[in-house]
Amino acid sequence: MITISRISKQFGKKAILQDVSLEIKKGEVFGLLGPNGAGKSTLLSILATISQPSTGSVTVKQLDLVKQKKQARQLIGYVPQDISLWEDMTVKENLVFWSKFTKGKVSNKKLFKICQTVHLEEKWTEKVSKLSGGMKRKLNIAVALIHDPDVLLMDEPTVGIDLQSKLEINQYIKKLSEKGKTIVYTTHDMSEILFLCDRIGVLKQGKIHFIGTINDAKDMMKEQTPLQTDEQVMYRLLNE
Ligand SMILES: Nc1ncnc2c1ncn2[C@@H]1O[C@H](COP(=O)(O)OP(=O)(O)OP(=O)(O)O)[C@@H](O)[C@H]1O
Repeated sequence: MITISRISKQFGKKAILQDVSLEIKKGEVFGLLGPNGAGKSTLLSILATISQPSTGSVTVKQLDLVKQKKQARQLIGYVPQDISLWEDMTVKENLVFWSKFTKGKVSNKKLFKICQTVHLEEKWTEKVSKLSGGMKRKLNIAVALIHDPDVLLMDEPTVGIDLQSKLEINQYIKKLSEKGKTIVYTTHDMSEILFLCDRIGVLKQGKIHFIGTINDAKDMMKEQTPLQTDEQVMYRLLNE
């Protein structure tokens, strides 16, 4: 579904991503992990066509994200790390506003349905400024779903929200992947990684250090330390 081929990204003289290659399959939740500043958001912004790689290429369903950006954008939904909503507008007005950027008209009925999927229907006519942090996060996700994208890029979508909202969002993301959506997810939350991710990629200083399942990582480490918990394996992957 997503093929990242030997991309690098420079900001001035600084190399942020170096020779990153990755295949992400249809319907999987792929966890993009790594310490602060590793380059996760930079990679997601390239996948979201907001920024371009300095070298290398990325395709989504064989569409090149630079040369066929317009078509590719129809396939991609992006949940940015920072909430991008209009505080003075209601939930409905925000959804209507963002729906104007999609191809074709989206009916209010469909927008209300999207609102229901993230359990915000009771807030339909409420101003965003009156919503809690978790509700804003949910609406941020709903905006990315308006055009029913095949690929969902989520940059720490549950950061700073209460446990119940986090669990709800996690369950919802699982459902989306079961329906065949491909999800690239960044988080620093261990429980989310273990619950959600089919495979993970660990980025460190712009380079890929590991790609695989937790069990792959366990197998890799078992010579040195057998019988490790998933948490111990994750800890070692991220810290060594
Ligand atoms: N527009 C920019 N100009 C210059 N440097 C940038 C720019 N955007 C990001 N960087 C740098 O790129 C590096 C990677 O940043 P990025 O936000 O991709 O990391 P991250 O892995 O998402 O971190 P976090 O976990 O903190 O969100 C950082 O050193 C950051 O300062």
